[in-house]
Amino acid sequence: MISVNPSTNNLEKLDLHNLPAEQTALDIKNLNLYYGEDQALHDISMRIPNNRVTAFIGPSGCGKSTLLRCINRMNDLVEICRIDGQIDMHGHNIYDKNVDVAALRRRVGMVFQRPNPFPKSIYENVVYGLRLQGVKDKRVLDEAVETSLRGAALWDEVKDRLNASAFSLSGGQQQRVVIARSIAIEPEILLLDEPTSALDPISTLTIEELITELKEKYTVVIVTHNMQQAARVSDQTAFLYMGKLIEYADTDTLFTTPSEKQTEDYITGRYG
Ligand SMILES: Nc1ncnc2c1ncn2[C@@H]1O[C@H](COP(=O)(O)OP(=O)(O)OP(=O)(O)O)[C@@H](O)[C@H]1O
Repeated sequence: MISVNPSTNNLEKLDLHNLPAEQTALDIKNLNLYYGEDQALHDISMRIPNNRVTAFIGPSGCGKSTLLRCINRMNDLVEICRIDGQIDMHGHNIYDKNVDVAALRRRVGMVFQRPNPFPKSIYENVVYGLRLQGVKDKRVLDEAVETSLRGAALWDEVKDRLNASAFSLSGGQQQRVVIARSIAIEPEILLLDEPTSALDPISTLTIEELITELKEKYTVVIVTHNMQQAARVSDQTAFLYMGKLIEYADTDTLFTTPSEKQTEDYITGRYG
């Protein structure tokens, strides 16, 4: 039996299929994606609410990471990738020709499976994006370091060694440095692609608690192959299978009374 995140029980249940515009962070409309001749996503439509955690689950190769990478246009970097359909972020299609992709990626931060701090100090990792934006004022940078490290639940562990290399930290701490680096530039959306799969159980728990806190300020979308994790951290869950969105519901409903047979088979371990 999968137990569901108790923090979601206090949240108002949303009607995901009729989510009003003011509660919608992302409106994915009839999205199809092809890698060369192979279609990896089929006609995906869903609305992702503001300030909640949305999980994408499904068996390996079902398209979870591909869908996540559409949200900050990371798939633009894949030459053979072609997309039709659209994703509206607060009413504007991120695939419009005139969208500044670098600006989009500042609004949509991403954290990957393996912690990838830069070979720099903890401090310099966190201020990296701000320095790129031209921020030089030491007071502003110092403040951003403290706020971001606090936001990533790491401040108390590293405040006395901000000049140490980020590589001197444990894997779980490195992942939180990466999260601090992402939130330092104040994105609206955070994409997490299996953020704990390279971590030990204690670090995983710390990151999971952090994810629950992050939604107060950010819209969080997480890919996980771990159903228990989706149940623990997310407010709504999308189940994908072979590139199709099979079911999208609040996490409680999806894991206790799924409406699709394929979802039920997956969550009861019959395949995947
Ligand atoms: N860069 C790429 N070029 C070609 N095909 C790709 C590329 N990335 C993914 N694919 C294909 O797209 C499909 C979906 O892959 P994706 O990585 O999105 O799945 P996933 O559900 O995230 O899998 P996993 O849980 O194993 O990470 C797979 O068939 C995969 O082989």
